[in-house]
Amino acid sequence: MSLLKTEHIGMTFGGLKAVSDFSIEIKENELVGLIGPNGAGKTTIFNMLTGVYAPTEGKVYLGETVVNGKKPYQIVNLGLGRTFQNIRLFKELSVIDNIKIAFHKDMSYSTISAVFRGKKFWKEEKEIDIKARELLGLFNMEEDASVLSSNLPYGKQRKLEICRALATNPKLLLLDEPAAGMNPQETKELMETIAFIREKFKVSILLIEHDMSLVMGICERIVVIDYGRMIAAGTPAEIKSNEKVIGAYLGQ
Ligand SMILES: Nc1ncnc2c1ncn2[C@@H]1O[C@H](COP(=O)(O)OP(=O)(O)OP(=O)(O)O)[C@@H](O)[C@H]1O
Repeated sequence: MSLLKTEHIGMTFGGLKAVSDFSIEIKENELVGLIGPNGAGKTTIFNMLTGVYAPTEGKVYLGETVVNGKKPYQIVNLGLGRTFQNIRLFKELSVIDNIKIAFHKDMSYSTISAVFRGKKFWKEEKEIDIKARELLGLFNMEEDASVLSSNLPYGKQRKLEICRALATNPKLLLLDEPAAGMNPQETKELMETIAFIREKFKVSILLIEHDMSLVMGICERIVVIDYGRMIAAGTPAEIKSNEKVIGAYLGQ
């Protein structure tokens, strides 16, 4: 069964058709790239999958559930995690608190227990702290736990964002331009991190990326869009030699 399926989804903003007739299926533990020139509609697709926009056409399924019209937090609870093109950490919070916030969706203590700091509150808070530190440890960031997230170097901020998305326990992770602004060394480390995440957490990953060395290097399947429409899908080797793709990137 597929984790994610879209059937002919489309998005119109006023008179502008940003995405048309987009259908894709992602299965368990797949790593898929979504590429296309600037303004092709990639982020709009992510926004439709994650509930930021309700598609104006078509259906989005997570497993067997149609998620059109659901709110982003409901979609997170159904197993879809996401990072953003421009980093969206809680900059005024420490690294560990950024992760703990994501774990809080699974908390069962009541508001009363939180206000009066009851036993259940402390027990669950302690458990979250342990889980958050374990997660940071997997990414070799345990020593950064108390650092203010805005003081982290850029590559680590991106890593922390991925870490926070993983804390929501996703089955499918959407990464929007994870290598944006990274130097070649950071990009290389990111590729290793993505491969590690897939192996360790058994998640599927759909990523938008302009860095072709990353996309071609780690994705097993690539989907290409141009002017809001899918123009090609296939393996990296097929995509590299596809004339429509070459034309779209060279503006022909
Ligand atoms: N909220 C919005 N209102 C109006 N138009 C929008 C909105 N969001 C996106 N668009 C338009 O939809 C089109 C697709 O934009 P989108 O951001 O999805 O492209 P993209 O492929 O992610 O681009 P990039 O690679 O530059 O990030 C563009 O023409 C953009 O201007």
